[in-house]
Amino acid sequence: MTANVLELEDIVVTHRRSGGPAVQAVRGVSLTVAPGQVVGLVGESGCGKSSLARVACGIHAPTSGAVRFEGAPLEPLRMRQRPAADRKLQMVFQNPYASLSPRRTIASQLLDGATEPIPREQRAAEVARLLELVGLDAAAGSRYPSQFSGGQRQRLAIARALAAKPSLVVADEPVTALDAFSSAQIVQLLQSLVRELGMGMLFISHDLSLVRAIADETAVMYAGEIVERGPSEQLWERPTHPYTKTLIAAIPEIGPVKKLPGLDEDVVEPAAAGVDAAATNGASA
Ligand SMILES: Nc1ncnc2c1ncn2[C@@H]1O[C@H](COP(=O)(O)OP(=O)(O)OP(=O)(O)O)[C@@H](O)[C@H]1O
Repeated sequence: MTANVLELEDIVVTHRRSGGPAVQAVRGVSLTVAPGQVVGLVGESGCGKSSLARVACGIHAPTSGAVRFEGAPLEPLRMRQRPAADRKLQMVFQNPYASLSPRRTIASQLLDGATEPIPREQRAAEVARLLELVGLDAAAGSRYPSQFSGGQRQRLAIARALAAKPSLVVADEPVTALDAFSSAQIVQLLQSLVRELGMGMLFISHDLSLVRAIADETAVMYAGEIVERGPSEQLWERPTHPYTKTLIAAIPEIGPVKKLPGLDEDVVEPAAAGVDAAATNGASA
């Protein structure tokens, strides 16, 4: 029995386009996620993150290499066809609509992913429990996905994933479609769920500052390879690979949060080299 909930060993993914050249999107990546651990995978668009995520979730088979979930080989199968044990691996995507049917109420679809049958008389309580876990009111159960904001829909998609009582969540750009405030809330929510429920998480994003905020360990991907991996703070403070240094240097500097006189809300002070401070303060007053 392994201590890791996910093990990716020497994964290669080659996409073959008909008529075009083959693209090697992932070139020999090895990665592990332990229970209760958030591993962040960061890299720019096109570096192979989603190709790796699809393999890690068992949506696609790798061209070569091994994927083990809870110590056993993960067979690439559609979620519905998977044995209950493999449904403990859940995914959260950029577009929450992908996992929510627009034609069904939230209550009628939230339990679709449950790995054990839930008696009819317990279903309402289970729906309420899941909604509460993601910070939504039980009344949300009678509404349809279109009646929620983007951030709330992502909460619902997370609640739906939690119905399976997952031991691993693969979150592929889960906040990319959201505004900065909703993104921060969802990241906080995912972090607290990991702590509370003890599941592992592979958190994939092009945004290193987001990954730093949530991940215990960060892996940096460049051109299909992991070029650096380590505890997030250490990687942030003392990056060793030139590409990691470039990623960090590209992040706009944000100054300390301070209170403006006469305003109740915290205001983030733009760094001297960044945004025009006068314009920003004027806009918030
Ligand atoms: N189905 C496919 N067929 C052919 N090439 C593909 C396919 N999917 C991805 N690719 C190519 O593989 C490379 C990696 O793509 P991938 O989507 O994995 O990267 P990414 O880091 O997730 O980028 P993004 O954040 O933009 O989605 C790219 O060159 C892409 O064009």
